[in-house]
Amino acid sequence: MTDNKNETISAPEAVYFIFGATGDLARRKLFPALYSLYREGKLGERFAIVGLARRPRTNEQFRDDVHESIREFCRYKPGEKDDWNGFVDRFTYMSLDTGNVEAFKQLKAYTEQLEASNDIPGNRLFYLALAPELFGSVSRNLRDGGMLESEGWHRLVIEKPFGYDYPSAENLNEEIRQVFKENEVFRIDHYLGKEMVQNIEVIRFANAFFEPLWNKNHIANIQITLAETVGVEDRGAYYNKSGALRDMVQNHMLQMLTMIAMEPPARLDPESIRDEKVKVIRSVRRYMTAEDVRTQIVRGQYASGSLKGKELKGYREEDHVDPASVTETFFAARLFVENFRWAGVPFYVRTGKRLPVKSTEIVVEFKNVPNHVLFARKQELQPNLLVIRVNPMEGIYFRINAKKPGNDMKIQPVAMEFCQSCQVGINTPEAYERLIFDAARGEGTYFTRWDELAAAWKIIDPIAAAWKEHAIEPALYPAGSWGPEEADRLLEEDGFHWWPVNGQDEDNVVWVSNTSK
Ligand SMILES: NC(=O)C1=CN([C@@H]2O[C@H](COP(=O)(O)OP(=O)(O)OC[C@H]3O[C@@H](n4cnc5c(N)ncnc54)[C@H](OP(=O)(O)O)[C@@H]3O)[C@@H](O)[C@H]2O)C=CC1
Ligand SMILES: O=C1O[C@H](COP(=O)(O)O)[C@@H](O)[C@H](O)[C@H]1O
Repeated sequence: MTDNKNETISAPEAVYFIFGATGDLARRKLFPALYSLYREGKLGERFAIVGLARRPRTNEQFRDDVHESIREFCRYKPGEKDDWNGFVDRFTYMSLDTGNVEAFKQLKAYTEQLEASNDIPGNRLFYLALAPELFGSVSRNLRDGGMLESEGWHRLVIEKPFGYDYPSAENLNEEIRQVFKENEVFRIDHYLGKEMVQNIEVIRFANAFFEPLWNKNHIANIQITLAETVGVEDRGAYYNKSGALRDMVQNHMLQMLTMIAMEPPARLDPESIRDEKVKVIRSVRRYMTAEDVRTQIVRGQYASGSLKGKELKGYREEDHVDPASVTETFFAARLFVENFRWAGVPFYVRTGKRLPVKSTEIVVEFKNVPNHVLFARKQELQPNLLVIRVNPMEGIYFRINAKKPGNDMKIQPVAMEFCQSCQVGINTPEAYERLIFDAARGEGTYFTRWDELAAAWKIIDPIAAAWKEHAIEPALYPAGSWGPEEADRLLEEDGFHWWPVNGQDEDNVVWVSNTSK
């Protein structure tokens, strides 16, 4: 690793252990991320990757799987440069059942040999792409099998979901913490690895014209939309237990909210940033009564419908889903961050599957100029907006009011855009690349600390309990629509509306962009 400005910073020499190496996450995200890091020189000269799962695989078969995954899902393609073998030869596979401590002892012997022959100094990163029920036993067996006895660091990267509710998350955390220290645990929320989510700090704290306005005096409301066109695909069995509340709100939505709402940290180090984030999550108003949950939250589930001319089934007809399921595939809420900065400012959040577009956007709607005294009699003024486009298009735009050229004092909204995707390509680099690289460097800023997670569950649990106890069932919405009408009413009650996402407002706005539109 070097921090010389002109050279690529690479991760320290290490062995990466991918538990769940035959699974979907490894195939779609982890192998491609490792290859991109390799292509950019970020894995350094000396590293090895060990794939682990129960099913038998030879090294050759495993390398073929890795090749296939990278060919299909990676932004770099194998063979574009003559470095493929230099990468794939680092991969080996060992069949291992996570419940079998003897297998971990064999893994230890194998690892020591691997480290000696590759001159790797005992740094070990364990990535658990496994069902969460296995996290505790893997941690114990890593310790009991001697895998933590090497010189060098040991880091555990774990996937979501981290628990099903606060008590189960706490149990899981206890199990892990019997083996690993908090600063050795890297809990993934892949939204924190997204370029534009990380950019929120810069937009907020490096711009003189936002910092003074970023509060209740100038901001009317904030809207966070995470819309997906996909349904539950082949994940019905998992999703039916989880629903949008646990799958998306407990983690990605609340994490984006904290990045928008947090106070400036004293320093840009992981603990200072996460200290500020946890204060925000603890300040989010908790909805404890059925009345609160009915009036502030919308629960929806997609029924059959159509999108771009394609007929789509309803959620209850999907594979592995109970035909009488009341699991929500859509969630919208009016949230409040109860502190001095944000008192009274609604944060509207919505997420759903089978919505009309794939788009994650954060809209900051500013308060209007006083009473529109100069212009209001003649025409309606539109509020100023700052829009942060997170996914799949990345960028920022402002909507401001400007004079329409001509003799009349006509006003038109103008969108001034920085389209990052247009410059560097869509979603580049992938969230998993950043996160694996950060974990390997021991950089924990964009991972969730236990106290953040605990506080998030304390927001989620009362909502789930109220739904269950008071039989609050999801409102059905046609697949391909924007969710139940109640989600629009949440904003209308306050005199607002959802701003169109994904550039769907283009016809009403004059665009000034860094690309030709
Ligand atoms: N897929 C995705 O896009 C996302 C996944 N996640 C999370 O990542 C984790 C993995 O998900 P995903 O890859 O989809 O799951 P899969 O079911 O596709 O893969 C599970 C993996 O675990 C292995 N495995 C299961 N039991 C054992 C065991 N006892 N010992 C050793 N290996 C075992 C399986 O291999 P084998 O059967 O050969 O043992 C397989 O490689 C989950 O926590 C999930 O919630 C999070 C976000 C997105
Ligand atoms: O964690 C998850 O995220 C994806 C959406 O992620 P994105 O980066 O494609 O926006 C979601 O589809 C999935 O249900 C959830 O588990």
